[in-house]
Amino acid sequence: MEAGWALFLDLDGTLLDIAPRPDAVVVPSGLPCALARTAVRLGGALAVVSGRPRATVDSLLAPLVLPGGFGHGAELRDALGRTGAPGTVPVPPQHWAVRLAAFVAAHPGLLLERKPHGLALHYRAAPDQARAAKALMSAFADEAPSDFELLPAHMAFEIRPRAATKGRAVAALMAAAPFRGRRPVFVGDDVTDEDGMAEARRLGGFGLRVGEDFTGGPTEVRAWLARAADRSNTEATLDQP
Ligand SMILES: O=P(O)(O)OC[C@H]1O[C@H](O[C@H]2O[C@H](CO)[C@@H](O)[C@H](O)[C@H]2O)[C@H](O)[C@@H](O)[C@@H]1O
Repeated sequence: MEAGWALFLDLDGTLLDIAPRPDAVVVPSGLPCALARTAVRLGGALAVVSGRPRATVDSLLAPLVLPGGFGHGAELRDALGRTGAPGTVPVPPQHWAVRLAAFVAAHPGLLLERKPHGLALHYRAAPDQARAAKALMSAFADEAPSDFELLPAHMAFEIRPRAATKGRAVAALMAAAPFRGRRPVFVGDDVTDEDGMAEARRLGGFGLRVGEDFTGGPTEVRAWLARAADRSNTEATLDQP
């Protein structure tokens, strides 16, 4: 990691190990501190870019409050703590959540996650329901194809506003200090992270993939961050992953 980088970090599957349920993730005790110290090394140019809502990310990383893109980029927060959105971001119709709640009630093991701008239907505990879950979620997305799209995720299907992508979050953050002028590096593991990596490349940076560049998974990403955090601020460069 070089001192002139701007670092964009995915959360689930990158900083955090995958857990059986969204509310069962474990945040290692040293992680917020390592993120904070690395952010200082990078002059504040470190952001979290997650599919999770902003409030959930803040609660997981407390007391740390980082700039970032949340809800796959539907919610933004800059380095001054100002929150906003990438233009007008639609909210899923209420009747989708009602019908999904009924579907989940009838199919034990499925889990519905409601977010400010999206819905996630998790089938990790009921993998035999994957096909039915996909059919229902894609039917909803097809009701409003110009506003929403279906997103395959880790043992889940999500409905995401088309206006929200991790690439747009990277672009918005890179337009202002302390990110502007730096080389963006996006670290992620999932299909949604590809937008963020593509934008990083477009802006002269690159992407790093968990599973390829970090074969040891989130444990290796955290170790890499911890090494970055521990380096003296006078050192010009840090380890490559
Ligand atoms: O963009 P990310 O930070 O990687 O978030 C992607 C989604 O992560 C969460 O779901 C995934 O992680 C859960 C906890 O490990 C796991 O139980 C689930 O099966 C995964 O799909 C989160 O719940 C979603 O809202 C995020 O969009």
